[in-house]
Amino acid sequence: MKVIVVKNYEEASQKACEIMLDIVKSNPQANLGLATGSTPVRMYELMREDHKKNGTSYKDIKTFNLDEYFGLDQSHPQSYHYFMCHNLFNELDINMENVHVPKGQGNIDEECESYNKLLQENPIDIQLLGIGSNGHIGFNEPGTPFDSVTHKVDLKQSTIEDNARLFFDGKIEDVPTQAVSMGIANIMAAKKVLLIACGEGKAKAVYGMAEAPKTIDLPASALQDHPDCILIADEAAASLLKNK
Ligand SMILES: N[C@@H]1[C@@H](O)[C@H](O)[C@@H](COP(=O)(O)O)O[C@@H]1O
Repeated sequence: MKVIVVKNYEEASQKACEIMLDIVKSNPQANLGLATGSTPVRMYELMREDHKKNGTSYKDIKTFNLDEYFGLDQSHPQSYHYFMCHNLFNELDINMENVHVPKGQGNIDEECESYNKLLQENPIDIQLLGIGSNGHIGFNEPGTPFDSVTHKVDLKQSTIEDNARLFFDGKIEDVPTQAVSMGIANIMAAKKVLLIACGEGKAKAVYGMAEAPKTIDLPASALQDHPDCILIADEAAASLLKNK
């Protein structure tokens, strides 16, 4: 795992944006694995600014999101589909037919199966990740087997609380208790993985991911076995690391 420690959120977002743009420019037909949460918001803004200023094109890019809340329609303002349109897609020249976010409604078993098939047919060139304070990636909570593929998830109370604080206007009762998520094996299959972690709330998870023994109790530690994984952490998130 390559660890890049930067000063703050802004620097982390700029570095991550650089890496994403390198992929998009070197392969205009790249498959991007994308993430939600508060962490990538500034990086997405920088990608939108670059598109506007420099015309970097996404017309042949395909995107595959990690996860979606179960029970929210795509048009719900807290759905991850809505988040992606609002934070990125609406201002790019991307073809919306090339945009894939798992569906959180309908027959979930069928949806999981077809999403796995889609991922098999479209190998991901770079998978962007944030990290939960409990070490989750996507919505793969502690205890998720490393060989898991797209599946339905029961969210941990701590994840519901984290997401209520940042989204859903603080209303914990509005946060869905289940989600659909790519599995850890799907994430590990990406050619390159880029994880951004910022803030002291992530320091324990970052230490567990990068330096503690690998365990399913800290899902991101699976990435220790990935051949091309980059961790960008700000000083606060990297504060417990021994090897910086
Ligand atoms: N499913 C998402 C994850 O993909 C994200 O990485 C995590 C951290 O979110 P944040 O970046 O807001 O700390 O939150 C959610 O649980």
